[in-house]
Amino acid sequence: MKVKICGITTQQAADQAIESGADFIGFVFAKSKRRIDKDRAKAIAESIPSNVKKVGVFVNEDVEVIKDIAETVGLDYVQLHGDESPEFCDRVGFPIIKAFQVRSKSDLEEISNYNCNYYLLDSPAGKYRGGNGETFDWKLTKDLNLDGKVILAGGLHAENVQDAIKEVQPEGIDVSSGVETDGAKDLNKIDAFIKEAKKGDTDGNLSATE
Ligand SMILES: O=C(O)c1ccccc1NCC(=O)[C@H](O)[C@H](O)COP(=O)(O)O
Repeated sequence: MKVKICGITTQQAADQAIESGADFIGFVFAKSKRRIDKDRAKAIAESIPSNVKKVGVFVNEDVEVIKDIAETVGLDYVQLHGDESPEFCDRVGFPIIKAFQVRSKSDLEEISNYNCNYYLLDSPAGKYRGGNGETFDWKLTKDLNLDGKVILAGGLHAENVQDAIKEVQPEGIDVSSGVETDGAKDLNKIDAFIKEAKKGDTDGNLSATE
């Protein structure tokens, strides 16, 4: 099971995620309490080994801004969390993780219009367009056939992640709030979450694919 730890803003949290076996580390460049600037992200990114993929999260951002940040930080993936069209995704020029907010089956209909590397299924927006710590109805993903490209997100934590994996059978899982205490990344929770998510893996040490 691939694991993405999102909303990293400190070197300590990045180091813990790497040590515990994260496959993706996410930096939020959108409006968020976890927003990081590109220079700080670049400094952290320089310490991330190449088998751990660096993801930048954006919401309805200008394509030139995305490209500039992606090049400066050395991002491996651009995660689009807003209302970006399939054509917009094609113009970014970096591997894409497109996020979809799942309220009902009909929210999943547009997915087939997108050609991206991963499809991140998340909860409907709260205060921000992501990172709100809420789950959605995992049963809605039944019959979704996305060729092993689903990343499940939204309200996951060490206590519910195995149930989520059993229900959705995603390629990867993503967490932010569930590895925080009082709004800051909690190193023990990062470690516990990754261990729990990878429990039972036979390929838990394989790195993320392009
Ligand atoms: O994390 C944020 O603050 C955020 C803000 C705006 C857009 C996207 C954001 N996060 C994207 C992620 O990949 C989160 O990890 C994902 O939404 C799950 O978050 P959580 O429910 O807190 O685990």
